[in-house]
Amino acid sequence: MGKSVNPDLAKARSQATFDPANLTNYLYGGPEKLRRKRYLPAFVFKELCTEMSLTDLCLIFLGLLTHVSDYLGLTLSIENMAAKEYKEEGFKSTDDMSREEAYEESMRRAVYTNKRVLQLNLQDQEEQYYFREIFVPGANPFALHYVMFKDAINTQGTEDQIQKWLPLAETYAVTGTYAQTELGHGTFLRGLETTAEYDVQREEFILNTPTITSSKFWPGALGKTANVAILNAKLITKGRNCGMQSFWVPLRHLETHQPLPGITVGDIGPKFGYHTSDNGFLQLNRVRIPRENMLMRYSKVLQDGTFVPPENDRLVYVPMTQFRFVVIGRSGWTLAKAVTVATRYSAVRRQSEITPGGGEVQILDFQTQQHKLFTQIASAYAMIIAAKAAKDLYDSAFSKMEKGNLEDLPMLHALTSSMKAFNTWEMATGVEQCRMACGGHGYLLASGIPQMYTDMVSACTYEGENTVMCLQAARFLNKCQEAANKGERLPQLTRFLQTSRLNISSSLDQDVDLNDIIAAYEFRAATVISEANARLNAGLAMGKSQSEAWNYASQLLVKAALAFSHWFTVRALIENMRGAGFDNSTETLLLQLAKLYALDGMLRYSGDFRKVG
Ligand SMILES: CC/C=C\C/C=C\C/C=C\C/C=C\C/C=C\CCCC(=O)SCCNC(=O)CCNC(=O)[C@H](O)C(C)(C)COP(=O)(O)OP(=O)(O)OC[C@H]1O[C@@H](n2cnc3c(N)ncnc32)[C@H](O)[C@@H]1OP(=O)(O)O
Ligand SMILES: Cc1cc2nc3c(=O)[nH]c(=O)nc-3n(C[C@H](O)[C@H](O)[C@H](O)COP(=O)(O)OP(=O)(O)OC[C@H]3O[C@@H](n4cnc5c(N)ncnc54)[C@H](O)[C@@H]3O)c2cc1C
Repeated sequence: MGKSVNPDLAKARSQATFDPANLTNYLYGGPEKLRRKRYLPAFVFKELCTEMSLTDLCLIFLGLLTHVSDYLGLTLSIENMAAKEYKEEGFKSTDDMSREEAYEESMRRAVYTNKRVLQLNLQDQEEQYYFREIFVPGANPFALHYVMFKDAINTQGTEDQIQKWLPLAETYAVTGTYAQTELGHGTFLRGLETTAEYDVQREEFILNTPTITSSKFWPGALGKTANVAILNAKLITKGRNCGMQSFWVPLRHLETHQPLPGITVGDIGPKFGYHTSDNGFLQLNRVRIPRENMLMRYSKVLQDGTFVPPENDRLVYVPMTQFRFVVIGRSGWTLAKAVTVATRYSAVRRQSEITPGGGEVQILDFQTQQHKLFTQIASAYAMIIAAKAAKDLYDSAFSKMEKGNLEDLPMLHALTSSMKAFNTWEMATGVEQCRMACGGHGYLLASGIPQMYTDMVSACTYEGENTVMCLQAARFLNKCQEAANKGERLPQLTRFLQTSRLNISSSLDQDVDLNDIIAAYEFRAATVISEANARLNAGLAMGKSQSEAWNYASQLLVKAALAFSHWFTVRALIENMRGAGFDNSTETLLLQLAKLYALDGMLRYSGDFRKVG
């Protein structure tokens, strides 16, 4: 292969004041996890690339070991290599394909990786993700199967149901989706119209989409791929509406893949991105399923039709919370990829002169280009590290929930809702900035950045539209503010509402103190949350109802949720960089990156920070 590294790139790398391996190990969870992450693609490409020489493979392996930042670039070149040598018809870029062809190519690759994951017995979720991501870089037709379909079985199913259904999912005996959203409702779940009426004579549920607006609309894999759905519908038993429940609903014949009786399914058509995901529609015309097909971990329907409610009716929402957490983590990595491509490009692209007659410079030498990219490098690190910090809270809340202790559920819902909105909005803005930083070549699909944007920006909408998610978090924050106003004890995560003071010691002519940065973000969040609460109370004082006052204050409530997430991110970044045990040169650099991230945020939200002094 003998791929020589561009001299400008080599020069830029040689100027590093730290050893990238330290960072790479930290980001991927240590040397062993990193080794595994790098080994998997190289292993499979060797297998795929019939004529790739052992030397080529070693170079790939060494290349992967040298620079994680180069990882993506090398991967793309490996994929091209695999494209040439791929055993069957060969990898083809989907950029020039029709939507149908692109779906089929992605499906071919996804089926290949599904088989290999089973044959290699890859149990680790992260390793499975790495493996798939290389071969199906865009939207994977099995995405819902891998994540929400299996998560819903695991979190909403009884032990018996898990024993029965999960092996079918793990071995791809069935291919699933998560069908909740309808043509008429995506956000307002209490407005869902699909019904599941219990027939006590036959101990069956009759599923029905009675109106056009009740048609399930958007679920991934519904268009062609899935033959089973975890479907959310309004349970009606003994004439009573018992709210949204989840059901295992066969959609297509397991042999012929034809829709089953009473089922009408199809693809919803072209989208802004996610072209290789077959988002679809589903209509149910009085389709019968056995009583045992209702996921009954938390709520039940007895044989005589008696509804046994869950201890907490929000538990049915858990699969969404789980996937929001996945989105929080993936947002940082998506931005990391885009800024890796843009930074490497900026090292090799020479354009214009800084000194007249001095010759064209690497565009990375322009201060404006550095500002565009370094702030996004900092943002990617911040989001990845904040997601790691949120995981500790997430894991402890879930382990308590599994023992029946739901006290942390409101905090978890607020954290995952606000961070999902904050991270995906920051990711969307950042990826677009990276694209534009590459000039015309950033607008080429071959750069990889446009698809990252058009695919991933959908994360601002799915799994809870971002504004709605901020308002959900604001419910929790406002309750905490009301408790703080009464001097009551607050959850650990929001105690700063009672303690935050602005006693900044830094002066403008000295290097800013990191503790002051955390204090400034904490005080800004406390101030914005308090202002939102005051606006809500002002609305009530004007005689508005609670819901009207909520709407009246909603713009500030959204800001409160974002300020809270920004504080959580800055605090996590600084505290984890200080405590990660890096050598001095790496820690110095990372703390510089943390300051850049925090100070750039203060400039972008300077109104908030100036207002709080
Ligand atoms: C950047 C890229 C990232 C990721 C992709 C890359 C890699 C991942 C790999 C593969 C996957 C890839 C692709 C998959 C693609 C797409 C999948 C998308 C799937 C979906 O979109 S599924 C459908 C999602 N839909 C929603 O999220 C609906 C949002 N709406 C709601 O949740 C609710 O309607 C509501 C919360 C907005 C309103 O609820 P409500 O009507 O009951 O009313 P209230 O607001 O009064 O709430 C009542 C009460 O309940 C509490 N509550 C609400 N939700 C929860 C929850 N989830 N957990 C806990 N508690 C909850 C709420 O706080 C209220 O309580 P309170 O005490 O009164 O405040
Ligand atoms: C790529 C993609 C994949 C998807 N995959 C799936 C899937 O696999 N399964 C599935 O079930 N669904 C899926 N969805 C659907 C997705 O979950 C919904 O689109 C999402 O929940 C938003 O709901 P909506 O589309 O009805 O938007 P709406 O809620 O109608 O939003 C429209 C506007 O109304 C505003 N709004 C709505 N409610 C409020 C409120 N209470 N307060 C203030 N403003 C409000 C929103 O902020 C937004 O600006 C997918 C969507 C996309 C784009």
